[in-house]
Amino acid sequence: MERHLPLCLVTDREACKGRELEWVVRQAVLGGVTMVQLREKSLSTRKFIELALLLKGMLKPLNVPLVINDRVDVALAVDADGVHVGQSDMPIPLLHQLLPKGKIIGLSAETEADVLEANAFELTYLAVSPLYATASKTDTAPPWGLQGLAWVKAHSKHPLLVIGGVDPPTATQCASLGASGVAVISAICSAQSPKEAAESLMVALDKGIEARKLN
Ligand SMILES: Cc1ncc(COP(=O)(O)OP(=O)(O)O)c(N)n1
Ligand SMILES: Cc1ncsc1CCOP(=O)(O)O
Ligand SMILES: [Mg+2]
Repeated sequence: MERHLPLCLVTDREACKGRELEWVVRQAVLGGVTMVQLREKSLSTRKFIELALLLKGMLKPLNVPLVINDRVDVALAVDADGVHVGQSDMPIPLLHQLLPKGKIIGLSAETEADVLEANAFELTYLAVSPLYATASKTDTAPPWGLQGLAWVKAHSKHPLLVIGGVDPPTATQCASLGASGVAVISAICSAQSPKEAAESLMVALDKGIEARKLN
């Protein structure tokens, strides 16, 4: 279950500060990103598919899985490695019907009820969303905070991926509370060096894992 964690880059072309998304993704992977989620909210279906194929062509040889946000049809069209859905997207039981076996399935949990309901599903990971309020996505539920994350850890059977305002110190705290990994937009897409930013996040996660072992 943990094979595609712990550091997920969620793409956002606007956050890339004028640099090509393809360059940012490549740098991030060189820095240690272990999974990429293509998140596009305004591209046409055709352009979305073209971009997904471009990223797949880059990521496949590097053994880094590509997950598509929201769009099961796009994921199927490009034979992506999986899909991430939220509480208003395709229901998980339908996703299982539509996707071939073995694909990554990620689900966002925004409330305690979402977390408990998700225990009935087979998921690759449950996203704790958002940990903190973030300018990268403003239509979120109230943030979980670290106490909320601890609650989710105690009540969920799934590996947890934490998203929303995550930077290296926060990544350490998340890992030390038992999260399996973190997902970020701005900490990598908007960094001067996406490669160094990814490296710092990986070091921070390792620190958190060590801290957890000592507890
Ligand atoms: C890893 C990860 N976690 C949470 C989300 C948010 O998903 P969702 O609630 O469906 O919101 P949108 O991203 O679709 O706006 C995510 N994409 N990735
Ligand atoms: C897609 C998404 N889902 C919940 S918060 C978020 C945005 C995370 O962006 P950042 O890492 O810049 O806070
Ligand atoms: Mg969604």
